Amino acid sequence: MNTSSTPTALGSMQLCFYGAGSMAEAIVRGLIGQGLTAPTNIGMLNRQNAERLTELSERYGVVTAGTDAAKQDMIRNADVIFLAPKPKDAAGVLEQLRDVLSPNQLIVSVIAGLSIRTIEQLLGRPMAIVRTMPNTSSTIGLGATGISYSESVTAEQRALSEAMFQAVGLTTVVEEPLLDVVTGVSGSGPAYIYYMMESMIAAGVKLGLTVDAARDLTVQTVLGAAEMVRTTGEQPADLRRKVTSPNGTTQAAIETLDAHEFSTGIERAVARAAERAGELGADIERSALK
Ligand SMILES: NC(=O)C1=CN([C@@H]2O[C@H](COP(=O)(O)OP(=O)(O)OC[C@H]3O[C@@H](n4cnc5c(N)ncnc54)[C@H](O)[C@@H]3O)[C@@H](O)[C@H]2O)C=CC1
Ligand SMILES: O=C(O)[C@@H]1CCC=N1
Repeated sequence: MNTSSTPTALGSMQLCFYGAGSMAEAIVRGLIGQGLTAPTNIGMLNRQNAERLTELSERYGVVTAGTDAAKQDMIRNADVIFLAPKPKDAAGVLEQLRDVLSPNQLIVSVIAGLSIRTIEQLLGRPMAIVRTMPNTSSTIGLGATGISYSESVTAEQRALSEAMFQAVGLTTVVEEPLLDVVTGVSGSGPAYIYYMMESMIAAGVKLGLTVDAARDLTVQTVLGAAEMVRTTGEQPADLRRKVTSPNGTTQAAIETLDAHEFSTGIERAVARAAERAGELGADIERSALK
């Protein structure tokens, strides 16, 4: 299959989201919004939150499964199963799936830290597994997703997976151990930017701006800065220098950030998130070996 035929192939497939939280919703909203598949091809299930499933069904027109029998049918009939529970629930979910899955189904995991090897251990056999690390910006088609494959994923399944995640943003295929680094940079990354925005808005308000003005100016500044890096192709450091007049306001601000070890803080945050992904994976692996 070539990439151009993939959306058509996807359009005839049944997708099942096992776990119906923020990340599952972000991907579903992106897939439907980008017209990659019809809502009726998408099934979603969770552990027990019927209200959440009703909300998703009303909002997107997706099919939901509440009873155990309906869940089993949805899983059995799916061509692609997205694993989207929290890491702490992953071992239980995979144990439930172990006797329900068939060899021709494609598994797509978004679970932080969970390795392909551990998924196969918990399922009791090798399968076609796509391990990914997306982010919530997939909701608006601006996601950034790292992807790795188990050995048995075919070229056709790779093209399909990449088309799904490209529909909701950009993708990069990496060696599996690097997915933890992707988690530190772009999986958790939106939260760092939101955190910075929270502080910029709060500071603006503290110094006299209205909340609306502080918010609008901050949002446009972040948007403009990201777009400048993307469209000019210039390095962030060069663009930063162009804002920073000698002895001016920006220099004073950057010196203040340096005094608070801004770069070190960000570097350590990314490294710690990557390390935490490894810890989450090791916890699940321990459950697998029990
Ligand atoms: N939120 C984010 O920005 C990102 C999250 N991820 C990964 O996505 C996964 C989900 O994260 P969120 O959507 O944020 O979590 P969430 O808590 O919003 O959603 C988890 C979902 O899994 C369901 N679930 C848990 N145990 C279950 C079971 N036994 N059977 C059926 N459903 C079950 C819950 O009911 C809930 O719908 C995590 O593994 C996380 O590492 C990956 C990239 C980004
Ligand atoms: O915080 C977490 O563990 C998940 C994985 C990446 C973003 N959110």
